[in-house]
Amino acid sequence: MRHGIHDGDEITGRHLDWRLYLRFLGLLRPYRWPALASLALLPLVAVAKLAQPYLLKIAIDSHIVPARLEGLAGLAALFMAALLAESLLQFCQSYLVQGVGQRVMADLRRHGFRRLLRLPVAFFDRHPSGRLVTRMTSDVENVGELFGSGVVSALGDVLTLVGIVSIMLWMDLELSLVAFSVIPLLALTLLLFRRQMRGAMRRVRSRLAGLNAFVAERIAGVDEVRLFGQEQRTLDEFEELQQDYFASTLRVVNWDAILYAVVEALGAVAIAAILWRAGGEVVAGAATFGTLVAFIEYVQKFFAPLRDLSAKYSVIQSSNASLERIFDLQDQPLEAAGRPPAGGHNGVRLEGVSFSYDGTTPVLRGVDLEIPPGRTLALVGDTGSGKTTLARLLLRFYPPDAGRILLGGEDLAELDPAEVRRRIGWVSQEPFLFAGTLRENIDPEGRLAEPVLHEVLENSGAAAVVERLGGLDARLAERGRNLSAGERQLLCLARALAGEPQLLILDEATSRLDMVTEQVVGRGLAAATQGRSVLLIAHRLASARHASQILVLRAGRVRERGTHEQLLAADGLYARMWRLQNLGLGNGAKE
Ligand SMILES: Nc1ncnc2c1ncn2[C@@H]1O[C@H](COP(=O)(O)OP(=O)(O)OP(=O)(O)O)[C@@H](O)[C@H]1O
Repeated sequence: MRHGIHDGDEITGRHLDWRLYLRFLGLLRPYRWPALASLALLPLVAVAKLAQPYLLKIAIDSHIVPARLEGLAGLAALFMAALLAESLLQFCQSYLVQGVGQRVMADLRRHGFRRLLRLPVAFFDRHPSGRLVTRMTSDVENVGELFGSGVVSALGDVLTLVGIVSIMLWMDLELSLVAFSVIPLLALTLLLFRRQMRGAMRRVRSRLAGLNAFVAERIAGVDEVRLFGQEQRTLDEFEELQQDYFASTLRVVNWDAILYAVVEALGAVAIAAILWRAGGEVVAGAATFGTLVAFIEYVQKFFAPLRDLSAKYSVIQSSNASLERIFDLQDQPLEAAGRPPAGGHNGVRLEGVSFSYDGTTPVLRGVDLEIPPGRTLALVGDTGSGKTTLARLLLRFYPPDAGRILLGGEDLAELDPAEVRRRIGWVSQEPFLFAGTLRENIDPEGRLAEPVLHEVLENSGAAAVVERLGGLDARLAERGRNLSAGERQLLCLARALAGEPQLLILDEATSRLDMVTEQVVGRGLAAATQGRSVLLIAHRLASARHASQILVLRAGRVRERGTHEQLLAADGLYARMWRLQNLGLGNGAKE
């Protein structure tokens, strides 16, 4: 079995945890009336079903055997009425129960998705998206089935079984004991089956989630898959996961088939025992012919729900695993809330901020910085030195382990994260756009008037892209795939400016643009960022040189700070980086 993102979602709860089902009952509360009505119909269905063999017995014993035909037509009509009533009641019962099941599913999806959107970003570092999609889709479906085809119909089956046993005992005690002599064997089979199914259903759920996670990841990176013969390796890995899933499903199917066959065989043994015993009694006059026929009917009706119970048991088992997963999602702590910011705008400050993703490896160490309104702070440093992490902390995606971040003079930790993000514009290293129109992407809340929107497009240099695509109502493909990386970057820049942020974070925001476009954007940005704090993360030092202050980060620590000129004069890390970058350009390091 592979490890990594495709594994590790096995939830090791108890087998059939009743607390889960009690919690599940809570989900039914809004639909208690149709749910109760469907339950109330169960005994009626059972009565209609169980009346039929008894009517048969009366017809045989009171009319057919003594050759008394009057009243037989009435009995036949009664038999038909019982049959029709069974079908009709069954229909109403299924209709109600499936309706409730579907509504519970819709609720679970709605709550699950709402929850997902409010979980801390760190949660998504640990949970691959494919697995989460499985929780939102097939796990939810399983739980919906739990009510629809699981618990309620299992209750109906139990009711039918109790009814059959009672009628048979009442009709003929001795014959009943003969028929039920197979019950110990049956109990043993069910016990064995239950044990084998333990874990098997859970494995199926987990393997499916792993498979989905793998497929989702490889589809997202399909271009990379095609490189260097990755297709074959991907197919091999897929095959391995698929085999695992296939094997675990097959095990469930096998045990289901075995149980079905054993229950059928035991049913046949019970009927044979009745024929042998009751046949003798009928000949000796101790039992009637009608009793024999009714018994055979009842025994058949007894074993059919038992067989079905096995299928329902699988549904219940499977939903147990799904319930664990869904409730696990619902129990995840939400992102810490906070109060709305007071609205002051005196820039951003970091005081002694340290952070680590895993609690052991420090990524930022005691970072202090300040970006007053109207100023640009450029953050430069090696790959992996913690620049993007610092931006993520500012966006309140993660809380710092030590130190404080102040936005407009207020501690970020105390502020409402949604409000904080509304005040920050962010253009990430990997520009991401949603499928939909350009307008929906740039101004999702539809707040901006058309002239303002056009000014934003001009300032961000995205106006030409929008025009070329056919205006703001042009549609983008998933993730904006129908655009170049630079075009995506320009649109993300426009989106960030459209939010009229206090703080603008540009993480390599112009790295994918050609020189001319970068210059146009630079001029536009200079106008658009007036009065705002700007954090500019840059690898190309040329784009950082005009910043009010430049910070050089190395291994999470601020190693140098100052203006371009000051840092060059200090002849330290920055000056070395500057010389290296300019060497290739041939314009010397003397600037
Ligand atoms: N979600 C994450 N979980 C765990 N570690 C992470 C995560 N994101 C980044 N890191 C680690 O944190 C360190 C800093 O990453 P960060 O993205 O902040 O670097 P960076 O300075 O922005 O690099 P680059 O110049 O390549 O963009 C890296 O060592 C990286 O491996």
